[in-house]
Amino acid sequence: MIGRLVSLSGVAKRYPTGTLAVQGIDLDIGQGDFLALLGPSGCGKSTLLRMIARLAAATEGRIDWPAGPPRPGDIGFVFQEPTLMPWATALANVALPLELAGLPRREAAARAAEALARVELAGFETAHPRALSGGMRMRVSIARALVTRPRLLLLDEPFAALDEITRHRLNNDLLALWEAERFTVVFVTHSVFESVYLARRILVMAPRPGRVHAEFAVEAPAPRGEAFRTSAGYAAQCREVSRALAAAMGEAA
Ligand SMILES: Nc1ncnc2c1ncn2[C@@H]1O[C@H](COP(=O)(O)OP(=O)(O)OP(=O)(O)O)[C@@H](O)[C@H]1O
Repeated sequence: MIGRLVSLSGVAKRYPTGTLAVQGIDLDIGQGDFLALLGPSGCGKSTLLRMIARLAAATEGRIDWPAGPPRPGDIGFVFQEPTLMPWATALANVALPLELAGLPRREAAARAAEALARVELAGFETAHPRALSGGMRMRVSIARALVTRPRLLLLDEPFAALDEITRHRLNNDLLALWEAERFTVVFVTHSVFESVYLARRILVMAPRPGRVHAEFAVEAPAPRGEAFRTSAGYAAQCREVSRALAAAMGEAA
């Protein structure tokens, strides 16, 4: 592995309700890695992501940043809902993290316009969220997460609510961005197909308490595209990961 960006050791999270959401998580996330967290509902994927994002604290264990602690703007987060301000333009939505960080308005606007261009939304700067499709709103949300040039991009089932064609398109665009810029990605999904298509590493999680059940490396030539999605190798890796997921859920494979 290249240098480690984030390192988790013995991480557990128990909520005040008594629920043990995850337990015994040991995980090194390499710089420039693309990691998928795959698992059934309730296995602690979001909890783990929120702890990595420092939005929630672990109740046991440690989460370290061996290459240096995150600075403001070093962690980008994309939620399942785009969570945009409905009254503000696409540009203003994307500029918000920079303005909150104290950047002058004009510079924030210029960098927001550049971020919108990176997600293929040049020309939509003055559009309001209601005038955009679901896929475009998600692109705005990704631009907002990337505008601070984070070292780590965390995505929590970002495309689950989108139709399949839009989802495939956004998968390809995310891969192209990652291949060009090599930030580190942790991507939460329920979809075996999506995890194998996108990730270099897949962690299959099991529930009650949430834990890592199996890990896979996905070997595929870059750049990935439709040829990979329709290849025998892709189908074989999906089958293998599906079996592990079924086992993690306590079902016969
Ligand atoms: N704020 C909270 N307070 C109490 N329990 C919680 C809280 N958030 C999550 N949990 C519980 O912790 C466990 C793990 O939840 P989490 O949302 O991390 O799982 P998940 O794998 O992301 O699920 P999903 O795929 O449905 O989003 C579940 O049993 C859930 O009910």
